[in-house]
Amino acid sequence: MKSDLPNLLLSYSNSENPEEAVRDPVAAYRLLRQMRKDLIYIEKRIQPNLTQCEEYQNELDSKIPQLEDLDGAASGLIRLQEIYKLHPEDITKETSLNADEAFNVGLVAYDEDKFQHAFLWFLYSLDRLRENSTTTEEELLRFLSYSVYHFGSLSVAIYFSHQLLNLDPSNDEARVQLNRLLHLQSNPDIFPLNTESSNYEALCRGEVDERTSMRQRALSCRYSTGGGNPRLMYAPVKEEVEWDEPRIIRYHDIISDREIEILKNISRPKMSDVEIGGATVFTKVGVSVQPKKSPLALTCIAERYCAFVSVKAQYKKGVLPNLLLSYSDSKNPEEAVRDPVAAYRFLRQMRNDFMYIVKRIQPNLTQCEEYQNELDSKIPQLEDLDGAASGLIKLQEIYKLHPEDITKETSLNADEAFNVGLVAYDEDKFQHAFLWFLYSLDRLRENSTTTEEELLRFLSYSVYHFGSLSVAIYFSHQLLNLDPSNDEARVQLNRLLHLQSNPDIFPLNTESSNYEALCRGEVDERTSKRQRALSCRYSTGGGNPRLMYAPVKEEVEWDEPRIIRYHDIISDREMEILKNISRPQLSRSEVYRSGITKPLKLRVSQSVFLQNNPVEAGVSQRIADVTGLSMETAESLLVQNYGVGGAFEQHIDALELENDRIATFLIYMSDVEIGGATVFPKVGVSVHPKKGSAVLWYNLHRNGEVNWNTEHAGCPVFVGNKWVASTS
Ligand SMILES: O=C(O)CCC(=O)C(=O)O
Ligand SMILES: [Fe+2]
Repeated sequence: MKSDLPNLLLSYSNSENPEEAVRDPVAAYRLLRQMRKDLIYIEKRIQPNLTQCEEYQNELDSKIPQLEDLDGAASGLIRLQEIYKLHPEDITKETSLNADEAFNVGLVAYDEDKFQHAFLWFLYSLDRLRENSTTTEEELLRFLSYSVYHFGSLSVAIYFSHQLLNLDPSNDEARVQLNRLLHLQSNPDIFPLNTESSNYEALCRGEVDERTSMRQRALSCRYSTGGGNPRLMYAPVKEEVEWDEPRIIRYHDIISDREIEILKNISRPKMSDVEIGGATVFTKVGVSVQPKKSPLALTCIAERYCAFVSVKAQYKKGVLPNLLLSYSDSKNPEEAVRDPVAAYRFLRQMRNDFMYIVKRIQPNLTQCEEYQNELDSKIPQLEDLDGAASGLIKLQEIYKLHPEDITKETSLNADEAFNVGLVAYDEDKFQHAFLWFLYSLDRLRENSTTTEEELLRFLSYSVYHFGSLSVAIYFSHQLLNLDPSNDEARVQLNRLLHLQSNPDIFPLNTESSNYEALCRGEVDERTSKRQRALSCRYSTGGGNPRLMYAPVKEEVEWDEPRIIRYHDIISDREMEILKNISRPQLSRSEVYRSGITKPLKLRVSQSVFLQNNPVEAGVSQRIADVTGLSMETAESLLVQNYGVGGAFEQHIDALELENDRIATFLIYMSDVEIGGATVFPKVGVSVHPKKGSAVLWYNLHRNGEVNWNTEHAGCPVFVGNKWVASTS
């Protein structure tokens, strides 16, 4: 993520639920802002020549969230603050804003004559002013002075005017303003302060409620059968009188959770109503009924914002379907691509969206060429897509999964499945290819680009390759039935029929390595008998003073080679810091092979060597204390991240060089939902990641020879994300 288009990609996610993505109002605002910035960025980059690209630019323009949308979101924020009496600090608890964002919110409040709120946002912005802020201290001081003047605090306005003049004594406008304020001060003019708030707002805050205990007592609560309605006789409804005049009755549990979900799902695409704060308010009598479910369901934060949501709903149906919908405020790209199918779809979608934009705004290749090249370099490449498909297939092989199993969380459509099949076919994985083609056939729809002919052809080819001639013939027949004029199909069918009369047996590759079986959890030599001999104890590292008062829990995972697990060796905080430091520096991991290191297919992960970092130093010290090994010859800490499908195939850590890696200390910095075990195929042991724990083994025998039994592998991550830190 070092490119200069960092946020566009990061802010993408596969969230299908727009409500989730804009759950909190600050996040919604940020999201809009970010979206606008990103789209404008793209537009600027690819549209050099206005005359050439004008019509395309107009088209894109119509899709970029307008400034009004942004201001609408800001306005929604301010409205929430008013109603719920929130300071900027309160409302930004979940998502904080930077100085520029806060300044903009302040300006919107200022424009709406909400000077107290404007003032608070300007202050908030001032606190967050940084080197790289576009907002200047001068601007802020000026607006602070103006806004506080408007709500009548002259002395504070004078204070900020003074500050502004101190900052820039040559600022004539500031001088004039200061003199005006000083003049006003000597002629006391009282500005009314608008502190009253409506009954409606107070009710929303829950400040007033006329239901005194006395009156409440008169109200009743009972089980009702709807006056003997047979459908309610066996399931009476709990009925509560919330108010007597007008009569407001609350029915409890009137609708099941399942029904609620269904209704929401049906309604979501058609929603137009605004819901603020989620409370239904009866202003006249002074009663507020708080909904029992999600008292603060901030579905829409402003009418403008709601308008935007409905615009998004239109996009869903229309021209730019997924680009906007797939945006979300997810800060954690790992979360977004948790499951392998989602990861694949995500990449595919991203590519499609980009391609769409590129096609639409780049009419004249000669004019826009260089810009197009620039954009091209940012679009996920076909190789990336195929890589993701290849990862899917690898997972299927190792975990023995059918397409149906692997698409339980996220299903693929016919075209997507066909592409995965083609990748499998290219890799000579014909059984998997066959299964994907079948899956695709099942999902063929009117609007699929993949055709039934193509699928039948590939079904026949792939099944032929793994030796099932009769099935290949069956599909060839089908193809010919569909299109009797297809000569290629006729030739193929004849070839197959000929082969059938000369039985040729094709070997079926069904064997899998011990490594794969271990990853699946099929074998583990740790029988209960052998396990009993293994031990668990608290260790002080042989009397190390640093461990005397905080001994380490040590568990022997295997005896020969000795594999020891240490529990709670690193704190959550330390792990977070290590991950955060590493994240921006990660790059594709490499493998050492005869003198050089290079990226190889056998190791699919990202990593970085951390050095000269206080957390890393502390962790290294702890490793030394626990193992009793000197860290002087050790390598710096290698932080490694495996995404879905990421793995490290069998290898030994020893390099067979001088000063070889005596031991490996492997710290697990995450739990992995499914997959991701460290397995030792020679001895049949698998060790599961447990966040905060570490394992230690010796790569060398005492005599310095390599212990080949320490050969090990990191199994592919199936669901989740795996972080480890290791040192050898
Ligand atoms: O990730 C794992 O489980 C194993 C890592 C490993 O073998 C290594 O980094 O050398
Ligand atoms: Fe290793």
